[in-house]
Amino acid sequence: MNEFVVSELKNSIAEITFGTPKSNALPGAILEKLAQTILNEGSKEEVKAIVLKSEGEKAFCGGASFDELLAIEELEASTKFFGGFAKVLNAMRNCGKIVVVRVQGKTTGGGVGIACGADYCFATKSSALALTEINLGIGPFVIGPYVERKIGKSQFSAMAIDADFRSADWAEQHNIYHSVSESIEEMDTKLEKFLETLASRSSDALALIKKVSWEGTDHFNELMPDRIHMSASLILEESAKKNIESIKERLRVK
Ligand SMILES: CC(C)(COP(=O)([O-])OP(=O)(O)OC[C@H]1O[C@@H](n2cnc3c(N)ncnc32)[C@H](O)[C@@H]1OP(=O)(O)O)[C@@H](O)C(=O)NCCC(=O)NCCSC(=O)/C=C/C[N+](C)(C)C
Repeated sequence: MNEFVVSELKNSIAEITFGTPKSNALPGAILEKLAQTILNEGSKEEVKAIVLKSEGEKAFCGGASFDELLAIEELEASTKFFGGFAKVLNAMRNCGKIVVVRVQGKTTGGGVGIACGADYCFATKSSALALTEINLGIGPFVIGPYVERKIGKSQFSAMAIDADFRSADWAEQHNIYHSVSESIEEMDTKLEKFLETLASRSSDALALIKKVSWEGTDHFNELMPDRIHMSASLILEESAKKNIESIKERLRVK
């Protein structure tokens, strides 16, 4: 599978799908394209809502691409890369349309950020999630405000410190997921019905719901440069590269 972002308009809903061969982990080019596609679709009058999904039946998103992180050698490149996550979340927040996220499997790091950037999130029972950044020697700084908005500061810091997986049921109890299904088929049936209803709603009412839901988040813009710098500088440490190589090896032999 090549890396891709595609979008398709179905019954007034823009369906955006991204995919990469390694657990839908995200390289910089895909982050840029994803952010731009969300903004483009959000600006179209005929689009009532956006549904964001990833390819395949396994992981929803493995977060930042290890290969891209390993290739980064200087601050300018790492700042651009981590800034890509900020752009995607910012696009979800500011695109003017309700963003529904479909999580079919495990999600980590930046992928948790995408689930938390949703206005409404569908998931399956197998969609456990973890903030694994500390395993690499970085932290969930850029996605932090979005995760905190859903689960609160205490749960956010616990997830960031222990890097352990939480279950889909836990994520539902903590306001990240709004619907958890036993299987992908069941989730898709529920999602289809939900989108059909959404498409029949007033565009003006949906736009206002979006607006009030994100009230009080304007300061995220001011937080981002510092947050991006935290990860961007930590990833340049030699220990971060060693950590990534050992995680890759652990995943290869598991
Ligand atoms: C839970 C994961 C993602 C998926 O588990 P699985 O059981 O479905 O698949 P498996 O572990 O067998 O992995 C399949 C292959 O995918 C490769 N992989 C996984 N994640 C990545 C990645 N991030 N980059 C590149 N490749 C990845 C894995 O090595 C396997 O390849 P091979 O078949 O061995 O060749 C599970 O894979 C997992 O836990 N992965 C680690 C996830 C992780 O730690 N991600 C980085 C988080 S840091 C981050 O996202 C930072 C974001 C920046 N910011 C904070 C600014 C948002």
